[in-house]
Amino acid sequence: MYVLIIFVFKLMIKTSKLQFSYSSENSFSFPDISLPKGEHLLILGSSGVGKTTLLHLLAGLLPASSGSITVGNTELQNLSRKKLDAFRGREMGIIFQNDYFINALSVGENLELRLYFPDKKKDSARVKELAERLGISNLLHKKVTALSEGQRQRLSIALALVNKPNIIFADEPTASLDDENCEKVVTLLKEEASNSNANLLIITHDQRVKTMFKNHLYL
Ligand SMILES: Nc1ncnc2c1ncn2[C@@H]1O[C@H](COP(=O)(O)OP(=O)(O)OP(=O)(O)O)[C@@H](O)[C@H]1O
Repeated sequence: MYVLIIFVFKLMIKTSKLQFSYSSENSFSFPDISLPKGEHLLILGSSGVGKTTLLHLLAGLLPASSGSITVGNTELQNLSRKKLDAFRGREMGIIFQNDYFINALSVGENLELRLYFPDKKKDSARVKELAERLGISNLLHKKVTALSEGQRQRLSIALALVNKPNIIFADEPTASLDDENCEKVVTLLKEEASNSNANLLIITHDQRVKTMFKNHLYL
C-alpha cells in the first residue's frame, strides 16, 4: 500500500503585477509577493520608493490601479467597500506611522473599544497582558493626549495586536523607540505573530530591526 503525502504550503498573501498611481507622474509597479501562512517579511527601500503605499494596498486601504492581491482565499479587489472594511477588521492589525486615537478616552478604554469591534469581545485580561508586555500597564488610566511619542507608538502596537489578527502590518514600528523598547517591541511582534501563526509584514529603515528577520523585500 502506498501512502501519498502531499505537503501544501498555504499561501496567505499573494500579489500579482501590482500597480498604483497617485498621478501620472507618480506611479508604482511592485514586485510580486508570495508569503506562506505564518511567515514574516521585512519591506525595505529608500524614502519615497512606495513602501507605505504597498502596505496600504495590501491592507485594502488603497485600491490597486491594476494587478491582484489575494489574502487566503479572498481576492481583495472582488470585495465591496463594506466587506473589505469588515475583512480588514477581522483579519488584519495595522500599526500606522501616525495612529489616531480617541482623545476623549483613556489608554485602556481605547484598547477595550478596539477589542469590542468588530466582534463585540470583552477581554480585560488580554488588554492587561498586552499592556504589561509593552510596558504601558501603568498608563491604562491616562488620557492618550498625555502620552509621549514612544508611549503613543507602543499604544498603536497594542491596538493592532489586541484582536489577535491573522496578518500584522507595521509601518516603522520602532522609529520612536530606544534600544531597549525597540528589541522588546520586535520580540513581542514576532511572538504575537508566532502564537497565532499570523503573517508579520514590517516596513523599516531601522538598522536594529534588519538583523532580526531573514525575509527581506527591497523596493
Ligand atoms: N496621498 C498621496 N498623494 C500623492 N502622492 C503621495 C501620497 N502619498 C504618498 N505620495 C507620494 O508617493 C511616493 C511614495 O510614498 P510612500 O509614503 O509610499 O513612500 P515610502 O517609501 O513609504 O517613504 P518613507 O520611507 O519616506 O516613509 C512619495 O513620493 C510620496 O510623496
